Amino acid sequence: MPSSHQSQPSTTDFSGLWIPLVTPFRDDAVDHDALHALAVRMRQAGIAGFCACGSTGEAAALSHDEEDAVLSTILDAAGGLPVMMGAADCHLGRMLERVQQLNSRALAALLVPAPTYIRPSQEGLMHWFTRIADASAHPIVIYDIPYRTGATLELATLRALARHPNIVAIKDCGGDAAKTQRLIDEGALQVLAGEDVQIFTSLALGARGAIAASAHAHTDHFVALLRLLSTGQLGAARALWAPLQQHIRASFAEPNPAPIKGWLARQGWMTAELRAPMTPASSAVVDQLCAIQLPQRPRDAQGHESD
Ligand SMILES: O=C(O)C1=N[C@H](C(=O)O)C[C@H](O)C1
Repeated sequence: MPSSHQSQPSTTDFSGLWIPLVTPFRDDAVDHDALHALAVRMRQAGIAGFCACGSTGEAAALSHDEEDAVLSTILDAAGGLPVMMGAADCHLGRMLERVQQLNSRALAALLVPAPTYIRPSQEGLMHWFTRIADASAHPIVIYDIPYRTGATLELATLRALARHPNIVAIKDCGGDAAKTQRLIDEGALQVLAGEDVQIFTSLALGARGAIAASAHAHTDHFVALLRLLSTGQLGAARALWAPLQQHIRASFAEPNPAPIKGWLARQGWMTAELRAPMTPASSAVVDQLCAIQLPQRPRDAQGHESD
């Protein structure tokens, strides 16, 4: 592995905006040039870090060899920013093998969902995440996304998992506002908003950051929004949030990441290709995304603006 891959900071602070990078394709192969250029562009917008091979990265449609190559490209382009890596399976033995393979990579964390389809008990979920956290050289961010996995992590289970020294954060797509609030208040896990529409409320409640697919577009606005919210500048944050909400709604009007890939393609940064069974977004939705006007640039992207 090139030595540049070893220079990733080991961070346990997941504050700020993380981009779950799309995986660009050209003629059904990963387009590494487009991926590299995209990551550099995102980095320059002031994001906190990258997530490789998440749902938005179409990891379910990649082989492990392709995932490893995608990760290498992102690490090369990251310029020292932290990178977390998605790792998912529904077979514990295979999952532990994958964790072992990833132990030698320079990662900030592994992003790990519950096993899909199986719908285990809370005890089964405890076992799943504990075995993975025991085996991982990297901190674990729990990817709580019941509408994709079919498994709901209850608050008591998350509290118990948070006692594991290697389980440090949660990407919260749980859709349960009371659970989100309790997790933030209790502070045992760093909470990252994982649903783009919930960024404002989660951050205003005290979440540390967000992993947001729609932030491939208007990235500097999202960065500014998070800074304003984390410094309590609610008035200025509201003004930024209004147009971003329209953008978020359009980004998820059809299955993610098709609309955002359509937007990226219209910028000339990649093709809009997805791997089956995903299909390209309709031109109506991409037109809608492209038509959304945001102010030129946040007046103070550092979030120093006052209410
Ligand atoms: O890949 C991700 O990480 C994200 N996935 C969500 C999804 O399941 O579609 C959306 C979120 O913006 C980030």
